[in-house]
Amino acid sequence: MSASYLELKGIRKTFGDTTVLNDVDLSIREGELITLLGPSGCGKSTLLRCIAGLTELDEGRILLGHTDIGRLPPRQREVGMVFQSYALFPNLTVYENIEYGLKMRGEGKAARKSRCEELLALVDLEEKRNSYPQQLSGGQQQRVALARSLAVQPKVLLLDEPLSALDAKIRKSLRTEIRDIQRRLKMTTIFVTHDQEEALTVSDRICIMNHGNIVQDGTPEALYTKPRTEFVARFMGSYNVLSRGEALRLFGDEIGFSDSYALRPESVRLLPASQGALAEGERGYRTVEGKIESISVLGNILRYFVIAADVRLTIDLLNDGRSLREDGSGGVRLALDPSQLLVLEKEGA
Ligand SMILES: Nc1ncnc2c1ncn2[C@@H]1O[C@H](COP(=O)(O)OP(=O)(O)OP(=O)(O)O)[C@@H](O)[C@H]1O
Repeated sequence: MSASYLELKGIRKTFGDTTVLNDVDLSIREGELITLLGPSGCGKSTLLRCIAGLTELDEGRILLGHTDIGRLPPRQREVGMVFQSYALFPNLTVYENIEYGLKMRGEGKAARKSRCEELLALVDLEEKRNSYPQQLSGGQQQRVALARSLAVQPKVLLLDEPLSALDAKIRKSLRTEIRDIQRRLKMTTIFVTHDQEEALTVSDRICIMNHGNIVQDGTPEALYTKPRTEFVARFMGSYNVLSRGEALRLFGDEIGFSDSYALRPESVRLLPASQGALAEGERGYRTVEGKIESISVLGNILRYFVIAADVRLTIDLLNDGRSLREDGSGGVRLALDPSQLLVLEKEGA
């Protein structure tokens, strides 16, 4: 594993009386794509703006390679940024928008041309080179913004909710495209989003932020399977968060001593209410009677909302045509595997 390339140390920022970044530390390896994921107002954009030099730090250091860039003017930081609003120059063509930064830097015409051609090909917009931004779709405009920020060969790319203004279908294809480009260029990248599915799809590593702090970071797999706190479990999607009393009612008294537990929606099995003994290999499971309240079809997933032992649970099953359907009575049995019950720490512990 390579040493960290971009390192944030003790970053603090307050606006008036409000602490927006509270002692943030973060190390990013060269070529890594990390996402900052968190609710609105938790400080994601402010952190990016501090790295780009658009917002001044109160305290802390930002090391890029071995250089502290934390107090340099934005232009000298070698950091590229793409915003949610495409922020293109409306009176310049696609080509001229991409060329802009190179011109500012005083690059010669031939060098500008070859770099622009390379980038137009990279974002697949060669045929739109002479169009103006208002003649492009949102997705195309964001690809121009990406090419423009890459033109000057930044060492770090910062993407601030780059897909938020786009509709769902374009979002999905463009996030894959951005990830492919980032991998191809081995570009160290920080991607801000409040969409957990987006974060799970594009990241090498996800940092969950809350109230100006990174509360947990890890690979998408690790964060999804091992949320440390209730906040992270809730943020990672449809996790069931159980109080101690609820966990006791479902799993019995061998659950340890935490106040809070989590159960993944896909870790519960549903059986017909009439089914008697569990099959071989299912020993160790506990069964509890429940009632289906409703079912949502999420494409290849069936999401059941079930009440069992006075606990409301979300349960996901693969929609493979063999899943349990409602028989009219709503009665069902839940097979619960105690090894799937996760212990959560107290917030801030
Ligand atoms: N220039 C500013 N002056 C005063 N307060 C600000 C300024 N910029 C941000 N804030 C405040 O700092 C907090 C964090 O804002 P920030 O934009 O970093 O959050 P965010 O996590 O990116 O949220 P969102 O997902 O809504 O963009 C908010 O409470 C915001 O109102």
